[in-house]
Amino acid sequence: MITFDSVSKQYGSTVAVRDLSMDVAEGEVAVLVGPSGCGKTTTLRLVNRMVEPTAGRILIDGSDAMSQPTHELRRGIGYVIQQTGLFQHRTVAGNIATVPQLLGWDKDRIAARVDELMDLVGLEREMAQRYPHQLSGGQRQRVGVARALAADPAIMLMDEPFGAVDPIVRERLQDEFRRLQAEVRKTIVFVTHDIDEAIKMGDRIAIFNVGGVLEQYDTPERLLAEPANSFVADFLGEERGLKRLALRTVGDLPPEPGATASPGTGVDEARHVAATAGTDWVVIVDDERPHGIVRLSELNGAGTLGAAPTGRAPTVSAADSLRRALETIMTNEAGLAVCTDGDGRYRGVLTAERLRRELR
Ligand SMILES: Nc1ncnc2c1ncn2[C@@H]1O[C@H](COP(=O)(O)OP(=O)(O)OP(=O)(O)O)[C@@H](O)[C@H]1O
Repeated sequence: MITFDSVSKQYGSTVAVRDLSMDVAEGEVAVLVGPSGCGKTTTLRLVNRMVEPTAGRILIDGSDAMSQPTHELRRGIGYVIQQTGLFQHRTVAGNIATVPQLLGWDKDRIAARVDELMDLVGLEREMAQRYPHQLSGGQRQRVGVARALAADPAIMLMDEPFGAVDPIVRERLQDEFRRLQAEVRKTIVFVTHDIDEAIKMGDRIAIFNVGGVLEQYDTPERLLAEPANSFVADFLGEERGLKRLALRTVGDLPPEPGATASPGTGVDEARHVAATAGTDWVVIVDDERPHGIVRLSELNGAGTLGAAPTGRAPTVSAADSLRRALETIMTNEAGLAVCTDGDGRYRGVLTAERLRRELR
């Protein structure tokens, strides 16, 4: 969809982008990340020709961006910057309607589109007549995204779009953006200097170094598993293993069967089941759902499991991250996480050893 073909940009003796070749696939989010001055914003602006290359070509859907008139090119490209980008003298509705008005849409079509977009980005309709200064930082950011989406461009360029809001609002906007992107599937180039944001938002991440050098362009999973060099490894920061676990869900990993028994099972029989599975812990499963967990060596005498004092099963469900599973494993006595599917049915157990094998 977007191809950088040996692109360089020089300002006098400063090389902002150095011989860059990379592809951004249709419907994917490519995040550009790296230290200050490494050429992220310049790279982004090369796409809509706010900056023109010194050498090389940028192809959009196979055709050279330089061969199109800029106004035509930009019609197909939404652009979102930090909240300062809104027109202060225009209402929320007016801001969102900017591009449709330029394109000469009729009033009804514009009004319908504004309503649709406000719903899409999670803005109350009653905010339509407010001005930017009457909104919170997070709300302003949503208006910026809605404005960029207004004419349904195939490409979105986002330059630190969540940079100016506090960490809690930022996290919410990131979550909303992911939900939105799953729906609209735009081809997005996204600039940030925050590696955690990059890992969370990107289908692919381009890590740049000063001097406009692209060090590695890969999926978050592969970057974390196989950083190309020490610069990339340092930039990814501590706890690469934990970050990898955060990217994957419990549902991605087939659990081990674990030792299970029903509440009516006798303690002796449960001991046998546990011994066969090489554990001292049995998950009590009733009607396919985990009801508790019990340590057999602590049970005196016979009887059934249903009559024994049991603890709550340390459960994680399919949508939880593997990092959450690890947290669960590390903070309960049994040293395991009981996995359920989306409907709460028992699927098996995960252990620290299983996660360790997975990371290797
Ligand atoms: N218009 C310009 N004229 C001269 N030099 C420029 C211009 N724009 C950018 N540069 C230089 O090009 C380099 C890359 O700048 P760019 O803004 O792309 O970096 P960045 O990675 O986005 O930085 P930051 O994270 O600080 O925003 C920097 O050294 C910058 O000073």
